[in-house]
This record gives sequence, structure tokens and C-alpha cells, in this order.
Amino acid sequence: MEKFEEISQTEALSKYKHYKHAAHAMLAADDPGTTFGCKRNAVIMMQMRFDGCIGFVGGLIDPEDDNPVDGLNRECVEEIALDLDKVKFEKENFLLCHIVHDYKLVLHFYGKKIPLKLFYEIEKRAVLEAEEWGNETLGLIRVPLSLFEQGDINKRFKAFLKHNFAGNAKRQLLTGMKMINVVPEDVYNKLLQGVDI
Ligand SMILES: O=c1[nH]cnc2c1ncn2[C@H]1C[C@H](O)[C@@H](COP(=O)(O)OP(=O)(O)O)O1
Repeated sequence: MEKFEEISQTEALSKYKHYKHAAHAMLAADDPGTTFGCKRNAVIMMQMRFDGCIGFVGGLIDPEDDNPVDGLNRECVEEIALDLDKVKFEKENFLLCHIVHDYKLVLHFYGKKIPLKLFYEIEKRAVLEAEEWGNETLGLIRVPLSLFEQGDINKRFKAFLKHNFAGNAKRQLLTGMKMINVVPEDVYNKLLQGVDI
């Protein structure tokens, strides 16, 4: 079983520089819309990967990169044709770092919120322009964040979490959405009812 340990990014980039490093990122936006009468709250972008798992955009970075965020931006251009003049990940968008010693792998995670209009533009551009579309990236997915008003209120989100996730993407999702306040705290707590982080 893979064991993901949280580690500071500084330690990961010094002591474990010789490991493989990957960087992935969460893009999110507030969404005032409704789906079958339920408020959507927000959208988070994930992708269906070539291996059938769900993950975030990003990938392995070159050892020559000064900082993982440079490799991340390059992967975002390849996978979703991200227009870096409009949205670019910066060092300040760093959220979490995990290490898996068995695989000599470090996973850096970033996240930021953007306006909904821009989120939609990124989705459309990815299909038309991304070099890796249909290859590494089989499709973009919006994480369902709507709640029912009664009963099994977080049924949709819990069903989503039953998919297979790449690496520690599920943990990145649950932790990252809290760190960048993707939804208000009360909505976050309801979404996570009965969910193990
Ligand atoms: O979204 C993710 N979150 C955490 N770890 C992930 C995610 N997606 C993949 N991974 C893991 C799986 C692999 O061990 C490495 C490298 O990932 P990948 O994106 O496949 O890298 P390349 O596209 O091959 O450069 O991270």
C-alpha cells in the first residue's frame, strides 16, 4: 500500500531532490448556478486520465526546473492548453507536499480560485487546443459540490469520491478545497459528512 507522508516543500526540494517530483493543481471557481434545484456552490476542475483514474492537471517535472511551479505551468499548457497570460500558477499558490519513499516520489500540490467565466474558457480551449487532449487527458471533469436539502445531503459528492484517483489526488482534493475556501465552511462540513480524509 502506498504511504503518502506530508513533508515541507523546502525539505522535499533539498533532502529529496534526487527523487522524482510531480506537481498537480486545482483550479476552482464560485458557481451560483443550480443543478436539478440544488445550488452547485462551486466548480473544481479535475481530469479523466489516460489510465482511467481521476486526477488533477499536472505531471512529472524536469529536475532542471528551478521550482516545481515552472514544470506545473508547462504541464498545464500541454494537458489543457492553459493560456498563461490569463492564468498562471505562482509559488504563492502552493498548498501541500507529500512524499512516497517506496516510489522515491514527491507530489507537490497547488491551487487557486479564478472567475467562473475564465474557468469555462479554459474548459473549451482544452478540447480545441491541448496537445495532450485525447492522449494523456481524456476529458475534464467538474467535481459535484451540490447538496440536497434533506436526507443523504452529500450523496453526489460521496458517489464521486468512490472513483479511482491517481496518487493522492483524493486527499489533495479534500484538503485543498478547504485550504483555498472553495466553498463556505458550513458547506464544506456538510460535503464531508461521513467522508474519511
Ligand atoms: O492529481 C494527482 N494528484 C496526485 N498524484 C497524482 C495525480 N495525478 C497523477 N499522480 C501521480 C501518479 C504518478 O505517480 C505521478 C506522475 O503523474 P502523471 O500526471 O501521470 O505524470 P506525467 O503526465 O506522466 O508526467 O503522480
